[in-house]
Amino acid sequence: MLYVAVPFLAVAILLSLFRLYTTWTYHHAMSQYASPNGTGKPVTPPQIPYTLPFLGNTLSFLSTKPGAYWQNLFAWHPRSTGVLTLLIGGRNFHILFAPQLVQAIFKARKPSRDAFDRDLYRQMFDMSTEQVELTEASKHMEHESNVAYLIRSERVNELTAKFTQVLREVLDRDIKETSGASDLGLYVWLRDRMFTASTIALMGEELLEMYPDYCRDFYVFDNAFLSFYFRIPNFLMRDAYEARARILRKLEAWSREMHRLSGGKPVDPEGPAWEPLFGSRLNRARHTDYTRRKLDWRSSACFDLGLTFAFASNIIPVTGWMLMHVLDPQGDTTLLPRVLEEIKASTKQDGTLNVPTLIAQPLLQCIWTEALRMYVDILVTRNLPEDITLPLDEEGKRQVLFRKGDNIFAPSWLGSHNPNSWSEKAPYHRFCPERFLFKNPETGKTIFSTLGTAAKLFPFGGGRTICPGRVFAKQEAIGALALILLRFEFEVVGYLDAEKKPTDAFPGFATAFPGSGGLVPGGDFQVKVRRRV
Ligand code: HEM
Repeated sequence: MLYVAVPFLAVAILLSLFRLYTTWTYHHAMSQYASPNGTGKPVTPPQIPYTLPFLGNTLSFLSTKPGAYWQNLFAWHPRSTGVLTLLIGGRNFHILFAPQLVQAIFKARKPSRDAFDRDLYRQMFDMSTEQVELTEASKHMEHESNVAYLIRSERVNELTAKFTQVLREVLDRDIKETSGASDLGLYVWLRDRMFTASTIALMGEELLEMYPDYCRDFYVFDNAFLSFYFRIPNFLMRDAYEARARILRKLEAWSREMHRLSGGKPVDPEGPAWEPLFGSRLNRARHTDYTRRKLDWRSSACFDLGLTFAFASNIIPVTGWMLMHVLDPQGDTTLLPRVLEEIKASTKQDGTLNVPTLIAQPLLQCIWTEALRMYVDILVTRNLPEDITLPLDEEGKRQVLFRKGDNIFAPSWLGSHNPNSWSEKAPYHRFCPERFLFKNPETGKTIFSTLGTAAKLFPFGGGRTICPGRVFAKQEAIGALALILLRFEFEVVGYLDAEKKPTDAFPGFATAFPGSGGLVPGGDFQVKVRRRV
């Protein structure tokens, strides 16, 4: 009996000693923060204690309840440190949350996302080392295409015009079968239609003809996106591995066929704004570059999946939340009429939307921004090519030193859900559709403003690699909301839980690892739909 117990006892004692050691180093690091003005020397971030070597804080960090890890951590660790370190998957990650630090890391020129991107190519897309190296050597081409075809305002407007045209057609096509339906799940209905319209606008109309189940497979992959990053093995998420394999196979077949039909290379991106085979200028530029970058068919498919991820993963859930809050029967019932008023004021005589007017409407902008605040959970990732010292407070009295090779995460959640950062009138855990609305004292007009929120509201990251799709994202989300509300009247029958069973509670979040991006609703609205007259 004793022989059996001894090894267990030895392991338990070793682990307890290890825990004592990491706890001691934590308190030692915390002593640097005791003096209000600092010691004059740069501080090191406190490493959160852990028991298991290598695994460190991994298991608790990978909680699938959004925000739960941070809530538990800050129940005992003071937020005032502004920075801390976690051991995740055998690597140390410094977590930045002091506003000064977050702003400083965005401004710093040298830190980059390259190391994270490398992991992304290897783990999430399973690309070969040779292809990853080719990708990295030619990354500037991607940046140039983004600048030319995603960031310039006339190009964004073209993309939005195509997206809204296709969405209008999609909605008009199924208006007959949707009208009168009383058992529609609002979010899933919206998701499938937005996916179709954005895939056609960005990637042409042949893809969904060749691969009608792309939406379904994509969301299985999307759901497990970070599990690939954290190397969760195949046997624990077979569906996601199978969906990824299927997506890459089908995208490869589609790409080969589009090249064949286009006579070997895509129509010049400087040509028409859109054409049926490859779609947008952006996609044609990307496909032209895949050849110049010597990427093979499979890697091209990985990049097409990456583009789908960019245009479908975050915006669609955020638009879903916007729509649910606007229609919420237990929310502010004046919201829908006020939203409709702004949409009607942005509609041209021929019934189409005046997008620049629409996206400048204060309440609509506010609802979009509040949905980003409440429902986007991203980890801005940076790796350090050299030692760097950054300020922890406004006066720079206290500084923090990071070492070459260190990994940094700036979680958007910690700013957007910080109980101390948002007013008592509009607490952080409530969706407040007027959070960013103010009265202009001179004109008396209501204006939308996010002034002063830069370091606590950064759903699109920041600095050199800030999301190049952010303007399109805003136009796409607000445009979709407007088109849907102009065409349909919804009567909310009730809320549904994750199992699609009726419930009294407004939908919460679906399970997701920290940093999963746009959080998907863990339930839905059951609605009756009628054509708006
Ligand atoms: C709600 C919608 C969206 C959110 C929350 C979002 C968020 C982000 C974030 C956090 C990053 C990394 C930023 C950083 O490292 O500082 C990023 C990068 C990127 N996003 Fe978005 N994004 C959205 C929509 C889009 C759309 C619609 C597109 C394009 C159609 C897009 C294209 C990209 C690209 C290409 C990058 C990589 C940029 C680079 O490597 O330099 N995103 N996005």
